[in-house]
Amino acid sequence: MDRGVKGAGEGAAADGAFIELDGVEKVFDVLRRTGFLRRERRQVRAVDSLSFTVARGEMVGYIGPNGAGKSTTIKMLTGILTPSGGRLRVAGIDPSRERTRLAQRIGVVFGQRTTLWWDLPLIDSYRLMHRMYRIPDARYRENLDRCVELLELGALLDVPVRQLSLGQRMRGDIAAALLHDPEVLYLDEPTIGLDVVSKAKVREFLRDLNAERGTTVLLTTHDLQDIEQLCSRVMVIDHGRLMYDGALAGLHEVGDSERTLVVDLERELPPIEAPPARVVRVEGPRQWLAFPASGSAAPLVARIAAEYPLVDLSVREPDIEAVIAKMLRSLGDTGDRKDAAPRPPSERAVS
Ligand SMILES: Nc1ncnc2c1ncn2[C@@H]1O[C@H](COP(=O)(O)OP(=O)(O)OP(=O)(O)O)[C@@H](O)[C@H]1O
Repeated sequence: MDRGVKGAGEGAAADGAFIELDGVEKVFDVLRRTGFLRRERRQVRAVDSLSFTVARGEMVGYIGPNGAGKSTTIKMLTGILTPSGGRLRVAGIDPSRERTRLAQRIGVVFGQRTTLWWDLPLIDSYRLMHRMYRIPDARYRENLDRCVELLELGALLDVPVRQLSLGQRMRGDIAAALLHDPEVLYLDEPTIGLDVVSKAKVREFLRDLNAERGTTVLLTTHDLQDIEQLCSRVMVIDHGRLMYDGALAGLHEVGDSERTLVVDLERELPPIEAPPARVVRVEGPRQWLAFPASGSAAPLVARIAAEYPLVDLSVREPDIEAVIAKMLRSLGDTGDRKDAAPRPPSERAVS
């Protein structure tokens, strides 16, 4: 485990580790145009001495600011990219050396891209995967039926993928990643752009999958509720290094982040007094109270309900970027990564 990693070790299990990274590095050589015919070669260290283990059956959130190295890690875990250094194993397999063998055991969902055939009806993509992965017929039918039922895909099977809504397409992609019974599922932004109902469906499905089949899940997301509802462990990466490894509550503590309780009272009243919560905004009978995100909202709600004429209330979570930025600041890092910006077209990878 990295030196200086806050919360290191919580939730990690070295015994029976299913995913293992030991001092993994990925350095990209990049050519940057500096004049009409001039090119300057520079190196981008996307992943830097990264070490962690994930036990079989764990569901782990993998988060960090833009350009932190999350996608590069996932690409190395699938064998798409070869590490520049260190040791990496998934199910005992070196992904970049045995990518085809590993493909039988992993599933990948990229929220921003589809692995489905755009012009074909959904069911035809599944039939092609049946052949590509050489899934035994009975197993294919069983997995397809299960996914169709739980992800509510029945009415969509004959619809060309290009005609599906984002939420429908995402559910279609998740099913596609699971037809061959992978032991580990990498999910990159699986709820991005989905409405509240679709998000809830996807999360419920993933929870059941993990509970019933023991599928190991590594989840990259910008939605804190994905982590909150699915992962008992979260890893934060920045500048390619592991900065935090532990429970979400611990992450809130390190970053000192706050949730907001929005309270509707029967009438306009002076600011509510309920320390440690503090009123940060008042608009007529509505008041906003900030309180530590690491604690439970229940005692605060009970107290306000007992002492004030309450009509309605809701709790708002801090957004994930704010939590990460606060945590990194508390570790003396601004989280402001200079090479995090999208690469300009004049730069091109040469390895
Ligand atoms: N093929 C490549 N060639 C050169 N540099 C790359 C390449 N892929 C990624 N990088 C650089 O490596 C760093 C990490 O990128 P990566 O895509 O892994 O970040 P990320 O955490 O997934 O970010 P985001 O949340 O924005 O998707 C960035 O500085 C990025 O510009």
